[in-house]
Amino acid sequence: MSSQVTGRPTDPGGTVKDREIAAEQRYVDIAYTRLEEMRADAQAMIREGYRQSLAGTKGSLVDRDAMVHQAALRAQALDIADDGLVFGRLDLAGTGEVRYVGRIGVRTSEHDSLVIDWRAPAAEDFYRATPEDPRGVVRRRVLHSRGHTVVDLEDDLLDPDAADGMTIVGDGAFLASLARAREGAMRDIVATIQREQDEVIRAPADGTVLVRGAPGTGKTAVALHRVAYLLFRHRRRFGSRGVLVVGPNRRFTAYIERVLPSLGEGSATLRSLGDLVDGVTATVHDTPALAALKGAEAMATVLRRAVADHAPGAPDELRVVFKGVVLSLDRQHLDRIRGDVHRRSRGSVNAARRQVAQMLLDALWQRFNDLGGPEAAREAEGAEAGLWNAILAADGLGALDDEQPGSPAGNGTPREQFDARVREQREFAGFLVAFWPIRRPAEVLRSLGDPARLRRAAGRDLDRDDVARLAASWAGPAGGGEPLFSYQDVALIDEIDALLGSPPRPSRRRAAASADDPFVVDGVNILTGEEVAEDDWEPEMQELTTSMERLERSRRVDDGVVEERPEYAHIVVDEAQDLSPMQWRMLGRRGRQASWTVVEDPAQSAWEDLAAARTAMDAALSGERPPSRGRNRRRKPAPRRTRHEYELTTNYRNSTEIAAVSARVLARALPEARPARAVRSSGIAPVLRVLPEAGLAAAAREAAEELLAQVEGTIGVIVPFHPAEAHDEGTIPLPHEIASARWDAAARETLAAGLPERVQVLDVLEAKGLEFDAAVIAAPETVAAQSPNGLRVLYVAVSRATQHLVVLTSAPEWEGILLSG
Ligand SMILES: Nc1ncnc2c1ncn2[C@@H]1O[C@H](COP(=O)(O)OP(=O)(O)OP(=O)(O)O)[C@@H](O)[C@H]1O
Repeated sequence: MSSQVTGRPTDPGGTVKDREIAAEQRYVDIAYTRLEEMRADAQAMIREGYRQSLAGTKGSLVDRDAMVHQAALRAQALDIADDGLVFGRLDLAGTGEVRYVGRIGVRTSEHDSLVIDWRAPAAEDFYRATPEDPRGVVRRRVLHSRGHTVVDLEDDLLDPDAADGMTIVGDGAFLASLARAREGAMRDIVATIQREQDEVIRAPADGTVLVRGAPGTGKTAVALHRVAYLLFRHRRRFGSRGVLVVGPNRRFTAYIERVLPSLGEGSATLRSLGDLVDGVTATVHDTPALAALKGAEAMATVLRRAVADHAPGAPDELRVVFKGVVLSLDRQHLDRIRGDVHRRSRGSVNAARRQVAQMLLDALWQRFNDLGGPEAAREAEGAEAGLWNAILAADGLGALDDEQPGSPAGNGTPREQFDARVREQREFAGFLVAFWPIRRPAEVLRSLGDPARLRRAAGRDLDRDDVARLAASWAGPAGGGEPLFSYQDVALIDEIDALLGSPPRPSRRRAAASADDPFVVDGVNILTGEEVAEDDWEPEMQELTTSMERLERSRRVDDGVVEERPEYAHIVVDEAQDLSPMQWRMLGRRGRQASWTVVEDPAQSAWEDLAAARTAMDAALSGERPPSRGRNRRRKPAPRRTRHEYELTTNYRNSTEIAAVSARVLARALPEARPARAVRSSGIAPVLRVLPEAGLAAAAREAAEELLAQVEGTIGVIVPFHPAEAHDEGTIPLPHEIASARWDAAARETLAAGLPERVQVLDVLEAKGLEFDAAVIAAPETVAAQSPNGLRVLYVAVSRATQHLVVLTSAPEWEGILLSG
C-alpha cells in the first residue's frame, strides 16, 4: 500500500513530506561531498599542466594544452552542475533498486554510481516511464532544490501494484513550474522533460531529425537538450567537428544562449541567420516582398552572373609592347577570356589570377603571330633600334646591345621569351590586378546597387520592378552612406563568397620562392596581392604556437573575407519554417557531411513559397552541393539521408485562456492546422481594447505600465513590423506602409523610454521564438495586413505570453475575431 501525502503534519517533528525531504537531503549531501572531491581533482590536473609547461620542452606543449583544456572543461562542467546537482530519483520494481538522476554523473571513489547523468541510457526511464508503460519504475520523484538544499518533492506513482508501503508526495509541482515567472532568458528543463520530448532528444544521431509542433510545445528547449545529449553520447564525433545551432535573429540567440552552458555545454556554436558569415552582421529585416525576392533560389543564378561580370573599374583594353610591336586586346576579347576563366574556376574565382594571366599571354601571343610574329618584330625592332642608334651615334656613343646575356627574357623558346618579357612589363602587371581584382563578397553585393549592373546579372530571372527594388536596397541611403545589410543579404554574401572562394594562399616558403617568381613585381606578388618580404618567415615562432592559436588563425577574418568556412558535424536549425532557399543553401554549405535537427512550425511561417523552401531544405540536408553547371555533372545525386519525424503536441507556455485566442487566429490563418493542447489554466482572461489609431502607441505604454504591477517577470510590447526598405520619391506607399510608419525605431524607443529592462518593445518579426509573462499586441489589423501571410505573423505574436495578453486595436471587428469569433 502506498500513501498519498500533500504535507499534512503527522507528528510534532514535521510532515511526512518534511521527513522525505530530509532523507533526500542526506543523499544529496553525499553527492555534493563527492562532487567537491572531483572538482579538487580537476583543479590539481590544471595545476599539473601548468607545472609541465614551465618545465616544458617543445614536445610537451601539445600534451600540456590538451591536458589543461580537458581539465578546464571538466572543472567548468562540475561547477555548473553544482546548482541543483540531483533532481530525480527512480524506485524500481522487483530488486528495489534506487537510481538518482542529475545534471552530471557522480561516482564514489570506488566507482559505484551515486548520480546518473540525465543523458545516460540508465536515466531514460526517468523521462519515459508512464502509468501505461511504467518500464519497471514504481515511483518517479522530482527533487526541487535551491543551491544545495532540497526544498520540495513531487512524486508520480507509476505502478500502484508494486508500491508496497511507499510514500507518495506531491502537489502538481510540474504544472507549477510552468507558471513560474519568466526572467528574460530561457532555462533548461532537465528535471521535467516529458516523454514525447525525450524521444526527440534521444533520437538517432544520424540523418535528420525533423520536429514539428505548435508554439510553446518546447521545440527550442528540446533541440537544445538534444545538442547536450549528442555531445555527451558522441563527444568524439560531434565534439571535434562541432555543433552549430542557428536561430532566426540575434534577440532570439541572446534569449537561448544560457541553456547550453547551464547544461555544461559550452562547445556548441550559436549563431543567428544574421551573423553566420564572419565579418558581416545583419541589422535590418527586409519587407516580406523584398525578402521573398532576395531569398528565392533564382538569386543564385543572378549572383553567378554578377560575379562573372567585369569588375567595377576594370580596364576595357590591354596594351603591351613586345619587341616594338604593339599588342592589344579589346573589350570583346577580354570578355571572352573572363567568361572562360569563370566557367572553369567557379568556387575559386579569387584564386584564378594565375590562370587569367596565362590566358592573356596566350591571347597576346596569338595576336603577335597574327600580326606577323618574329618577322614583324624584327622589322619594328630594326626600325626602333635604327632610330636609337642614330641618336646614340649623334652623341658619340656606341650602338645598342642585342639581348642581355643571362636575362630571363633572353633564354628559352621564343614563346617562353615572349611570356617572360610581357610579364615583366608594368602595364601587364597593372592590368592584371585591375582586370582580376581580389573581390570581397560584401563589395560585390553592394556593386549591385548599380541598376545597370544588376540588370545585366538579372537576365530573365528578375523583372524590371524587381531590379529597381533590389538595386535600391543595395545602393545605400539616398543621402549617401553605407547600406545596412539585411538578414537575407547575409545569405547572398555567403553565396558570393562560395563563388569567389578564398584568394590564393601565400606559399609557406614564399621568401625563398620569390627570387625567381616571374609574378613578383617590386616585392609584390601580383597574383596574390601580398608583399613578398625577405625575412618575415619565423619557423621557430610557428612551432611554438599552440593548437588553439592555430585553430583561431584558420578561421581568421581578413577584411570581410572568411578564409575558411567552417563545416560542422551537426546542425540544429530552429524556426526552420522561415528559412528562404538562399538561407538553406548557406546552411547546406556548412554541413555537407552533417546530421541535422530541424525544428519548425509551418503555421508560423511568414514565407510565401514554402514548396521552394522545402526543395532547398531537402538539398541542404542531403549534403548536395548547390547545382553548378559543369562541376556537378559527374557527381552522383547524394543519397537522401534517413529522416526521423516527430510531432510535439502539448503547449507548455500559454495558459489555456491565451491558447484559446491563438487557436482562433490559427483557424483563420491555416484552417487545416491543429493547435496544441495547453495544460495550465491561469484564470486570467485576455483583454482587448478598441481605441482610435492615433492613440495606440500611448495605450501600449499605459498597458505595459499597468502590467508591471501585475507580473514579476518579463513584458513584451509587440508592434507591427517597420520596413527598412527605402521608398524612392516617386513610389506611392501601400496603405499598410503608411500605418506601419508609426512603429519605426524612433517610435519604439519613445515607447520604451524610462521603462525597466524587463519590458521589451519589439516588432512582430523579432518576437519569434521568445516568450514573456505578459504581452501587449498593438494593431493586430496592421500586422495581419502587412504581408500575404500576415495572419500567421499575428499567430506568432499572440502565442508569446504565459499569463497576460492585452490586445490594442483601432478595428472593432478584432474583438469578435480574437475573443469570440
Ligand atoms: N518539459 C517541460 N518542462 C518545463 N517547461 C517546459 C517543458 N517543455 C517546454 N517548457 C517551457 O515551455 C516554454 C516554451 O518552450 P519553447 O520556447 O521551447 O517552445 P517552442 O515550441 O520552441 O515555441 P515557439 O514555436 O513559439 O518558438 C519554455 O518556457 C520552456 O521552458
